[in-house]
Amino acid sequence: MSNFDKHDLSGFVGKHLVYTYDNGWNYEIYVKNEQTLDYRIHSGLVGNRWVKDQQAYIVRVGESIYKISWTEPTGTDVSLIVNLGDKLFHGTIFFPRWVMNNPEKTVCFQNDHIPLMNQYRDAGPAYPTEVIDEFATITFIRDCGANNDDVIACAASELPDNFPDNLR
Ligand SMILES: C=Cc1ccc(O)c(OC)c1
Repeated sequence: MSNFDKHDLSGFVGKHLVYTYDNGWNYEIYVKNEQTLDYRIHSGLVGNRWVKDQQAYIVRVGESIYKISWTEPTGTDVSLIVNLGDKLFHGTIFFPRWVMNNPEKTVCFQNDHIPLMNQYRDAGPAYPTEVIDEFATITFIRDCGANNDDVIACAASELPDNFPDNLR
């Protein structure tokens, strides 16, 4: 059927990417291992939010095309297509209504506030969900190896001076 091994994620694990959605939102992701990602949000509805060790389903759907899907403690659902060969990216985000109403509640280092995020999720309102369906352009990509905790280690507002200005 296909000419690649769909179980081989070695061309994806360790990748660190910065990308900008067509709506202007700037995001950064690190594929930590075959089921884990770290990310930080530079700008957009929830700019300065950052997350480590989010568990996700990561699959290979083409020679250099990967799909990442997960559900967050906030109840936000995300599914991303990362097409490394064409430097093309597409994200679908399903925001619960309470996040659209009060996005600032989610702007934090989420790992320090998991029970609170679950409380917000359970309080809702969840519906109607807001679907954000956007292409993005990958502006930076490098390899950092697996399980590197130094890649995403602070909020976008606290980046070190040596972080490239064009990626902020
Ligand atoms: C809601 C989280 C979220 C949404 C879109 C993204 O591209 C993302 O990448 C790490 C995370």
